[in-house]
Amino acid sequence: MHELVLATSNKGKVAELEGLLKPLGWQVKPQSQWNFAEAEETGLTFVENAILKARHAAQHTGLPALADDSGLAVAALQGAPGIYSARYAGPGCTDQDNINKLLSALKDTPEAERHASFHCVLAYLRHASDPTPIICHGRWDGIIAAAPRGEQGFGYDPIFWLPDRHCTAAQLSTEQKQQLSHRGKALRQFVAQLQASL
Ligand SMILES: O=c1nc[nH]c2c1ncn2[C@H]1C[C@H](O)[C@@H](COP(=O)(O)OP(=O)(O)OP(=O)(O)O)O1
Ligand SMILES: [Mg+2]
Repeated sequence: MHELVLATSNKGKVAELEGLLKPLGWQVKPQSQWNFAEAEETGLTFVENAILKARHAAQHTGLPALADDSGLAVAALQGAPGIYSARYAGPGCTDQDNINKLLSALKDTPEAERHASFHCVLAYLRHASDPTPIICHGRWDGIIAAAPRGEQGFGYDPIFWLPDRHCTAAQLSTEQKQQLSHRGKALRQFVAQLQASL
């Protein structure tokens, strides 16, 4: 059976990552079970930050580690907030603060120019000095809504409008989001690659 640490402090991510990995019989442990400080996200790409977070957790736990660095790229803002999505509204900000800041940045942007994409990069290190990590990238396209809708999910989900579903990501069930999302796509690639490498 695989044992791994989920190198994230985000409860929404933990729920989504566990939802796919636990049914495979894998023993997944959130890093909150240990008492170490979060990794500093000093990279300039999702890939770099995902590796930094996974390496940090592998160092502190001695276990294989899976990290997720993710965010929202808004075309009208030249890809912002991107890797800065979690800290968009400043240090210690909430999801609601980030949503408010993004909606005000786009207040004069018409619907036709509100395209955005979620990105999720997963990095898996078998140990802290693993020279060949597994890296997977999933993408999900949508539109930034004019106002929040829905209660499910986390982060920017209430303003991520899915034109072909006529709802936001926060109005999807957990299973529907897993099927469509950047994280679901990256996770399915990861499971396939890890199983192929065993
Ligand atoms: O499915 C998603 N639905 C809505 N929002 C999302 C999603 N996926 C990422 N996001 C947003 C949340 C956060 O603003 C940023 C991730 O930032 P990111 O640094 O990777 O995660 P984090 O700081 O929350 O936890 P941690 O670094 O411990 O994994 O993108
Ligand atoms: Mg973070």
